[in-house]
Amino acid sequence: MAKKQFKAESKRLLDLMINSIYTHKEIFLREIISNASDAIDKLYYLTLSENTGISREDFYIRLTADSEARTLTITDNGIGMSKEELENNLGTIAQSGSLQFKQENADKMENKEDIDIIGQFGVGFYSAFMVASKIEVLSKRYGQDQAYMWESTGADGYSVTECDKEDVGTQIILYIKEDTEDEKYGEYLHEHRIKELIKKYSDYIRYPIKMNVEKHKMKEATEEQKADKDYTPEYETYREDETLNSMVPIWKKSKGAITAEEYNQFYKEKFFDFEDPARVIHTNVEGVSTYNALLYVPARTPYNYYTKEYEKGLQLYSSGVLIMDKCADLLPDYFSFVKGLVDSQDLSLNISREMLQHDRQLKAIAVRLEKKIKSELLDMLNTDREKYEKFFENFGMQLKFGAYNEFGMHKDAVKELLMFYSSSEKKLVTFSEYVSRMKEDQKYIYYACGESREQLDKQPQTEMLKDKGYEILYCTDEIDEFAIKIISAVDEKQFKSVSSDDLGIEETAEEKEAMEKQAEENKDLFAAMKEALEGKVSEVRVSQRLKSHPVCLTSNGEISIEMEKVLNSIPANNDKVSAEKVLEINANHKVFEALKSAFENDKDKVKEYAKLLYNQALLIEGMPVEDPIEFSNAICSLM
Ligand SMILES: Nc1ncnc2c1ncn2[C@@H]1O[C@H](COP(=O)(O)OP(=O)(O)OP(=O)(O)O)[C@@H](O)[C@H]1O
Repeated sequence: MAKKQFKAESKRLLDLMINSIYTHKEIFLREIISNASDAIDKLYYLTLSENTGISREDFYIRLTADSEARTLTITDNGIGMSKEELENNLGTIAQSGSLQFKQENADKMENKEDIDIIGQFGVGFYSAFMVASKIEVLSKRYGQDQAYMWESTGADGYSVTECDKEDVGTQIILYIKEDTEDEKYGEYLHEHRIKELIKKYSDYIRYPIKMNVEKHKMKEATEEQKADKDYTPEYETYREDETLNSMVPIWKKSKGAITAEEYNQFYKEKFFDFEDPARVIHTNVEGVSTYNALLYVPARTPYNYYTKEYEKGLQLYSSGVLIMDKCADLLPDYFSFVKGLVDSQDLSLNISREMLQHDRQLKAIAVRLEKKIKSELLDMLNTDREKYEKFFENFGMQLKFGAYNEFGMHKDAVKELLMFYSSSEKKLVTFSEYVSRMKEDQKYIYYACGESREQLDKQPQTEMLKDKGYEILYCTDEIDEFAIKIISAVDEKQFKSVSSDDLGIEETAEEKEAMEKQAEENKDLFAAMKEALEGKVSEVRVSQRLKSHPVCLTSNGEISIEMEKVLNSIPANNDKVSAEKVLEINANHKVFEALKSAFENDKDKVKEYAKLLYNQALLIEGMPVEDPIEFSNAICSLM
């Protein structure tokens, strides 16, 4: 059976092409400029093999806006189009002369770094109909004498006629649509808007994009005016050619050819920071996925960093043309502070160039970038401690959230990067540093949670551990304990809160016996105290961890006192949680003697003492006492 070809309703198709593919009308300029760059690349390619008498410096793209005639003209001195090419390329939807060129010359174009053909789908040109009611394309093909004009108002079709054009190349005249209520098409005739679009999308097109723009300068003063002290300088307007694009993508240069100053300058201009970055990461990767990436770690926290407004992501370029301004998929959340860009020719763009077709390549790039960022941060940690600590002050919280989020899925990726303040070193330390210093008999990595380092320094629960020479990590951010709990162990050493029931301290047989004896002897006293506290604590017991302080609160079970504070402070959380609190008494303290004698002589006193001690312990924990008036009266009556 003979196969039949699909037919296409070309008018409908063109309409779809123009009105359904793109989300932003402004990209039409990116498409027309990219075509001009491709056309120049093609002629440049020819000059490499035959003597055309043209050198690379001769090439340019020129923009001219005429507000009165409402035309925007884009001229290039590239290869141009013959009559047949105008018909084939601009008369056939999805016919890409550029793709064909690339395929035909694929072998010879390898290693030609200064040629980078952008077009591939054969549709970009028609995007100009989003903003133009009529388009004229005047073109003279290199090596031909006759020029032709292609003309169309869109869906109605097109015509190709002979025309006069002196120079080789193409001139595209867009007749910009009249403004409507919703769309101010006239903006595409304004110099500043055109400049903005070139900077945004086409800044790295490697040929100059020129425009004759209006400028102002101070008029030179006459001798007479100079002598006049009331003279105010006058300004005059003049016009001058300006190259609107930067042309050279700094990230495509070899690393050795870029100075630190250039890297920093680029960062500040591109990512609107006034401080130099803390770290520059420039990487050119070839292989399964080929890409260049230029990444920066800011030296300070952006003002909106820890808010919902902050948007993570890297700029994504394909052949130097901007595809996405903030590609979020390129960065994991815990590295969301990284700014920068990725440029790759290997991306499968979708037809609008606003998105990617497959995220497989993107994922592969993201995985490699993550590894790279981590190794650079570790390098900073190992070679420039001071800088790393500053970095950690800025973004450490994000890394800690990274360890905790998604049920700890990424904890292994970030745990080496985390730092906590150490009770003994009096500075930020890493987990591995802690582990390397652990005492021989030390079972756990100890941590203490509280409001501030100063408060934790004095925390009663830490006394015994410090006495034994154990180091304690201070957790002062709300996220800290959650992150530590989810990491659970480092080098097989588990974490232990200084307030948890079993501290894992080896006791001698005598110590053990003495503790058990005391517990047994004072069983009734503790039961009476527990009763007096009416369910506020699950247990009253002799403390193993106190030395000079009379009491402290600790907890049994998964929820610590610090976690109770954090969870209950979340505004939307209606299910209040409660830690299983334990009141610990220092059996070697005078207060304990007082308790014992009260228990023998005056049972009501025990009730009062129990409440007093419980409230004291609450205050030490940084928690409010439940009834401040009762508490203060109790102290007064005691005095
Ligand atoms: N300024 C120009 N000079 C020479 N040829 C051009 C010019 N503009 C367009 N063309 C030709 O017209 C073809 C179609 O252009 P169009 O922008 O529709 O698609 P493309 O650039 O090939 O692909 P894409 O849709 O990916 O941009 C191009 O491939 C090229 O051959």
